[in-house]
Amino acid sequence: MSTPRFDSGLYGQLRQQAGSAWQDYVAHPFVRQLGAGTLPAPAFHRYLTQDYLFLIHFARAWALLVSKLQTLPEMRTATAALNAIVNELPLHVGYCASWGLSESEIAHQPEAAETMNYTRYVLDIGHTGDALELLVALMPCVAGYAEIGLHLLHDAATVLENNPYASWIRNYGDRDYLASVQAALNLLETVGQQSGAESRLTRLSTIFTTATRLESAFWQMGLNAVTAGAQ
Ligand SMILES: Cc1ncc(CN)c(N)n1
Repeated sequence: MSTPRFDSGLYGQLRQQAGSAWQDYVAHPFVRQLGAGTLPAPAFHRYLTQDYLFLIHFARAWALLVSKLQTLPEMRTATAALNAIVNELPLHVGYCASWGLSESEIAHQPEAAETMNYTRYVLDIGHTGDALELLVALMPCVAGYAEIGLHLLHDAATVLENNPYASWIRNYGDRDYLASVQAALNLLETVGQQSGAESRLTRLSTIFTTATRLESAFWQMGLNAVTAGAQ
């Protein structure tokens, strides 16, 4: 499988229009410290436990998208993306088990404002908008992590040996994950053409950039746990 292209088509346009918000997300200090293996453990802990809750809401959002699509091939692709989200969860459960946290404990933790803000924003777009708007709101999550995973895997500054976050990095640069991202990018092109994306770029760009900013806030939530713990 070839590596997904992040700079072409409708996705490439939205990514470019996100401007500095995109770089703030994919090159966030949390990401750089993760790659170097220097991220403080409480930051990763906070991020990963909240991400478990995040993924459950995002699986719901993909399910909502399935209900809005027109054709069986499109529904199959969105169902595969939903499954890819659910298949991320064992990574989280495995890390949490190594910290002595059970799945039930992470499932019942209070939800952070950053988790609520992001997931409910996307679900709200899904309930008020059409399939294209919802898919655009979902794309920074899906494709952004592939871009981050690939970058970390090939960046000279990344340390994989003895890096406690190596399995996280490998997970998002993995072939299966990248194949599901390519399928989601193709779905965006198809739905975009069907739904007149070119004449709706201003609104679509606002949605994409808002979701991108909410991604950055999610990383920042992890880093904030370190300063909160130090007080
Ligand atoms: C916050 C967030 N964004 C994206 C992903 C990758 N699906 C994730 N696990 N968490």
